[in-house]
Formats: sequence, structure tokens, C-alpha cells
Amino acid sequence: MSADPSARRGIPDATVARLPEYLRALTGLAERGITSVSSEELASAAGVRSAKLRKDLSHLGSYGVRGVGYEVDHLAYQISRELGLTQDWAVAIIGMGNLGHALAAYSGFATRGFRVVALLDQDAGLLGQEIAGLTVQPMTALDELVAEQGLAIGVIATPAASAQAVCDQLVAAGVRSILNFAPCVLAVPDDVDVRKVDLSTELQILAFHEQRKALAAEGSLGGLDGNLDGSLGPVPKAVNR
Ligand SMILES: NC(=O)c1ccc[n+]([C@@H]2O[C@H](COP(=O)([O-])OP(=O)(O)OC[C@H]3O[C@@H](n4cnc5c(N)ncnc54)[C@H](O)[C@@H]3O)[C@@H](O)[C@H]2O)c1
Repeated sequence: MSADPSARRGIPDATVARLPEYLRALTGLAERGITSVSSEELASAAGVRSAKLRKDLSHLGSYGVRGVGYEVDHLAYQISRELGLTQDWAVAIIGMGNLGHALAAYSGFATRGFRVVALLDQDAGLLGQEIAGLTVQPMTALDELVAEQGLAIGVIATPAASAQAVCDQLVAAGVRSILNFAPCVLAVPDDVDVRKVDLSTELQILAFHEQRKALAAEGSLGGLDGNLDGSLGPVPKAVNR
């Protein structure tokens, strides 16, 4: 495993997208007291094929030991380090409506190294309200949050119509990573990373697979690739972006 951050640039995006899933699986194994794991077991826990898992982990310089597999704690540490999770990140949630409230109350961010330091909204009626132990602040607080709290990640939970303006405000304040829950595409400079979460898209993909399964069961998918024995297995379900 190379400690050189430049080595990270050689890791394909698709591999990076699967690393959190491996980490989740490893955390589960560690919680059950399991100290080493074969690539097959880990692949199964993460929902990918073992050849893909081995290839992914080889990008981290981690090859496992023949007959033993991977050491759970060490691999979890390597992945955490690669993902930048060995330090914690300051996060602000913008848009304290239904979704913003739910995200603010979610305890899973803190346990994964993401510190929610601020909740922001433009609605004067919400300002000063306390939600999940934090006081809702106006958008004008952004500059100070970046300068004083090291705000690194902005989570956009506003309606789509406001999302680009909010994004622009985050970028102007110096935020370089944005998680967008609004159903729209954001335009950002090259040095800003945006990840989009869209439950509707995920549901649409499930609908596609449901339709496919129904057609396969009817026997009308003969020309398509893959596992058309009616089970559709063993195609892994956890294909990450
Ligand atoms: N990604 C998903 O899976 C998913 C799921 C549910 C909702 N959503 C999306 O999340 C967003 C929020 O949904 P909701 O139900 O919480 O909406 P909501 O109307 O309850 O809340 C939106 C909040 O954003 C604030 N806001 C609006 N414009 C703003 C601006 N320019 N600056 C700061 N704050 C601003 C509003 O004052 C309000 O408090 C929507 O875009 C919705 O489509 C996404």
C-alpha cells in the first residue's frame, strides 16, 4: 500500500465508488469478531464478484495472503485512509425542510467521520430554531463556517429551483465537495466534486429490473445477456456508481 497521495489518482472512479461498500462489509465483520476474511467471503458480503474485489483492492496495493485472505482491521484501515476517513470532515446541511431535518437527526454521519457543524436556511422563520442540537443559521454564515470550522462538504437539501444558487454560494465560500439531494444537475468549476443522491432514480432502476425479471419469467428475454434462468443470479446487486 502506497502512502503517497498521488497514488490515489491511479484508482479508477468505479473502484473508489465500491470502497465504502467494502468498508461497510469489513466493519460488520470486525463487529462480529472476525479478524481475517477470504476474498470470496468479503466479495459476497459486499455484493460484488471476488475477481472484481481482488482487482479493486490491488489498486490499494492490497493483495491478501494466499490461504488466509485479508486481515479485516488492516484492510479497513487501508480503505479508510484511501477514502480520507482517518480525519473527520465538517459538513453543513443547507435547506432545513423535511429532508434537512431528517439528515440533521441522522447519527450515522458522526460515526463515519462526518461532523455536521451547521444547518442553514434562507427562511427567516427557521433561523434560530434548534434542530438536533444545532441552531439554524442564515446563508451569510457560510464564509465564517469555511474559515473557522473548516467546512468541507455542503449537503444541498433545498428544492431544485434553489439548488444551483445554493451551490454557487457554497463554491464562492470555498466549499469544494457537494452532496446534492435536489433533483437537478449542478454546474460547478472543475475543482469542485458533486455527488448526487436521487431516490427516484434508484426506484426507476429497480423498476427496470422488476420489469426484466417479469419478462424473463415469461421467457421473452431470450436475446439478452446474463442469467436468464429466471433467477437472474448471481449478478451482484450492489453495483455502485
Ligand atoms: N434525493 C432524494 O432521494 C430526495 C428525497 C426526498 C427529497 N429530495 C429533495 O430534497 C429537497 C428538499 O426536499 P424537502 O421535502 O425537504 O423540501 P422542503 O420544502 O420541506 O424544504 C426545503 C428547504 O429549503 C429551504 N430553501 C429553499 N431555497 C433556499 C435557498 N436558496 N437557500 C437556503 N435554503 C433554501 C427552504 O426554506 C426549506 O426550508 C428537494 O429538492 C427534494 O426534491 C430528495
